[in-house]
Amino acid sequence: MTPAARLAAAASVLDSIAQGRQPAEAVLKAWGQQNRYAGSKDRRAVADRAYKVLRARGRLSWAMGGREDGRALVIASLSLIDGLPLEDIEALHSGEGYGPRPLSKQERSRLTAAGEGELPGWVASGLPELAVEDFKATFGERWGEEARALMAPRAPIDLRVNGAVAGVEEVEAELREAGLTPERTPFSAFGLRLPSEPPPNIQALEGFRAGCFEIQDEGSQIVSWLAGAAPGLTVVDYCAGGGGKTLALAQAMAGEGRLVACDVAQKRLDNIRPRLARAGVEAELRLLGQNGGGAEDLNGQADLVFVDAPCSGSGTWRRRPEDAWRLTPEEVERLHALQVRILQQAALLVKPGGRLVYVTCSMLSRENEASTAAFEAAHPSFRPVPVADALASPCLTDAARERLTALADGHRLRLSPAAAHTDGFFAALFERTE
Ligand SMILES: C[S@@+](CC[C@H](N)C(=O)[O-])C[C@H]1O[C@@H](n2cnc3c(N)ncnc32)[C@H](O)[C@@H]1O
Repeated sequence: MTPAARLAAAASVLDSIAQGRQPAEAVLKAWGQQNRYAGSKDRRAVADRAYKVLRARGRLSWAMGGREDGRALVIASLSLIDGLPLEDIEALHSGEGYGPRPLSKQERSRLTAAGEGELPGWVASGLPELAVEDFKATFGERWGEEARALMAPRAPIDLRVNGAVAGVEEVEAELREAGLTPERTPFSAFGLRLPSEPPPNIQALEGFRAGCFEIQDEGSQIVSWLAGAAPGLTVVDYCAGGGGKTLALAQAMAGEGRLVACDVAQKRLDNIRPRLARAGVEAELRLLGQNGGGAEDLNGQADLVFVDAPCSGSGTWRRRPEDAWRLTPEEVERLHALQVRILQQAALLVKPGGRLVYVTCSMLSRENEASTAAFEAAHPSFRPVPVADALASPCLTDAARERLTALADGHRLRLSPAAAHTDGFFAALFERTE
């Protein structure tokens, strides 16, 4: 493909991403399958362009007078990100072959004006507008730094070593043998970090197939370790989803105790089964109704109920920047109401003296502090547990104990790319007193 044809392809992929709900990665994969003439370098170039645009979408759209179509965004990216002069952009838009049609007069004048004048703060931050006030209120002067780190490219790939099957050193050696360059994560004692470039083919490694490790962001590992799962306890993973945290909770329990993984989606529960088998751990799988039905026999029984609530996923925008542009204020409100309802249902399962842990991978206060505050106001029998009192897990490093104490706000903890080099996570800890 010519460089121009790659640009036209990227524009059309961006339109497909904007029109659907599928992850950008899936749209790009489907594009590659439907366009067999595209070689690996072409696919790479199209993907690079699409991600470049998605990470800077607000700024690019702003420069093009609010246009959001793939063509306009790609044109703006050539100027504002690649720094190409107008003549070069015109040359790439000759309309010949499979390249994009020539620039219109309006597009030309937009490009000439692009980069002039001061950008509004939200545009410069890279965040979608709906998140900006929230970030300012949460992070104060640091909001811009938090925003840029959240939208920055090349998030590393973290692995959690399954201590029941392999040692961290052993996995580290296997990865090195495969030509990869793992580093220890600072806070999770079982974490290894790989650079995202070149993309490592983790699933092809023998150690992955043998259940020695899983892909799991260090932030996700930290909130799992913080929850306090331990051998012999009854632990309920109330929103188990794909089971990423179920497996970490199982690891903390070291095969002793009762672990129940619940979800309202049977398909998701089905996906957990092979992961449990690979990791060599057991858990009961429970399908719940939307109103919490199906777990009545567990009422007042659990030492720990872990609620990894459905959320906007805004803490993972550095990995899935397309999600940032799909979120609406209405969706955030819907999620907030759902989170409060789920917390209320899950709380019924906690036994007196047991713990309730609320987690999201969201950066938005409406899904974090506001959801837990609503729960707290209605449940005086749940006492907030300071994060500093919950750091004893042997799966956390001493560096974690120090850093998490500093980052905690009483019983609440926020992790973020800027503050902890993890995806964005929120956790709040409670203990049932009566
Ligand atoms: C953030 S995801 C969980 C991710 C998972 N814990 C992991 O680490 O891979 C939230 C999950 O909550 C589930 N869910 C949605 N509504 C629910 C409800 N009312 N009760 C329990 N789970 C619910 C969703 O099906 C989804 O799988």
